[in-house]
Amino acid sequence: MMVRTDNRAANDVRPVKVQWHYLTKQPASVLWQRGTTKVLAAVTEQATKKVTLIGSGLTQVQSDWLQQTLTTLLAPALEKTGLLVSVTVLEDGGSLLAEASNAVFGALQLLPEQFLPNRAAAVTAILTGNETLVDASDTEEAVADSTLLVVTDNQEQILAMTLQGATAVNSSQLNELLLVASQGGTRTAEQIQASYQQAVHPIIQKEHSEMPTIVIATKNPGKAQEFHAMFEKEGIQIKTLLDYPELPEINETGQTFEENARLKADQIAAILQLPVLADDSGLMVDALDGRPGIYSARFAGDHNDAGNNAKLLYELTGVPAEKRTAHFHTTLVFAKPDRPNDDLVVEGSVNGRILGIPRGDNGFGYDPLFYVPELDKSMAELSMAEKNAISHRAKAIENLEPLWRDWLAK
Ligand SMILES: O=c1[nH]c(=O)c2ncn([C@@H]3O[C@H](COP(=O)(O)OP(=O)(O)OP(=O)(O)O)[C@@H](O)[C@H]3O)c2[nH]1
Ligand SMILES: [Mg+2]
Repeated sequence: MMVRTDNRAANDVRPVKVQWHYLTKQPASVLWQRGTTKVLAAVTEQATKKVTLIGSGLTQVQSDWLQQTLTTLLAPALEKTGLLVSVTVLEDGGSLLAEASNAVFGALQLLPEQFLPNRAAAVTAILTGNETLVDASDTEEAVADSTLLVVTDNQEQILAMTLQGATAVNSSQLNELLLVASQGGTRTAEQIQASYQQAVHPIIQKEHSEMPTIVIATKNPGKAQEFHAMFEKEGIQIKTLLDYPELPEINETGQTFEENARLKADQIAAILQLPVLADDSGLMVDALDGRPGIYSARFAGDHNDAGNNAKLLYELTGVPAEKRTAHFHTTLVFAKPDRPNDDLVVEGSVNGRILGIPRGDNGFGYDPLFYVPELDKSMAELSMAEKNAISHRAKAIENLEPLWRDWLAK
């Protein structure tokens, strides 16, 4: 039995590496790598109702077959619009046509419309001597008697194929090639989906705990605890910046809650390449014309809760109870790395009054001074569950709840 160049079993495919949205200014692009074959594919929609394939790079992809396959596979979608597909071969390490096809399928998956009817994936199987090997490397390809290229879906159904070679193939050899290739194609489709979910839609990725995960761009442990409690009852696990200590500080240079929340969400989403939710919040006191507002965290000193509370009390000296009205505000911004101009923004607020002396030990920030008339308690006298039922953050999450799943799936 022939030893494969990388010691794989005859029916093993090599891992793939996909860099989704590799080009920043193209709507859909991937850098696809399997073995040493590297192909860059970019796809855009065009007005004419056909597929136009532009090949370039070190080795030209023999593109007639691919052109025809794409046109057939995409026929229903092409009723609406055409596609301009550019394929650049950066390095040919074997199975070039299969990998060029995979690069294109990957890029198509990034377009908002569902162009591909099935989860298409391409793979080669070669016949060499009396052996059938899937996903041939260039050295294996060089000794192939026949090469079968198939495009399958994730159900091992064959969507397209082409057979090439100098030697005749009998029907049992062809069956063997088809079987091995269709299994390899399905495996490749799974590899593509795994990479896609991890990189593009990690929120639906199941972690070890089997729970979907959301990253919240906050370093505030008080907020982090509240988000944990509120999302965990929905079966969603929370990570915060406290889980990523290596990330840079994001400067809150915005003039509004929304601007600051966008800064946090967009920048962290771009770095982590994950969907990220950010919270920018603060206390707005009517007698102080809405101050401290966006400066709540740095009213007296940066994140000095005791100092901030002391300054608040000082500034409200002599202001009678009925004029000490205030509200907490939260703006939440949800950002996706692949759609930087499509942030989801929601808000929430809760009304109250600033007390003359602090009450309670729970919560954080200004909670001991924020009196909630309906409950006749300060925020810091509420349990976490009670605060999470009425707070500005809870209201904002309530407003987010009916929107985010559809937005994320877009
Ligand atoms: O008593 C409070 N109960 C709350 O429920 C609450 N929510 C916000 N605040 C205040 O407003 C600042 C936010 O500023 P902020 O949105 O920039 O957050 P932050 O800097 O603390 O963390 P981060 O999320 O930016 O990492 C916080 O520090 C607090 O002073 C609260 N005070
Ligand atoms: Mg902050």
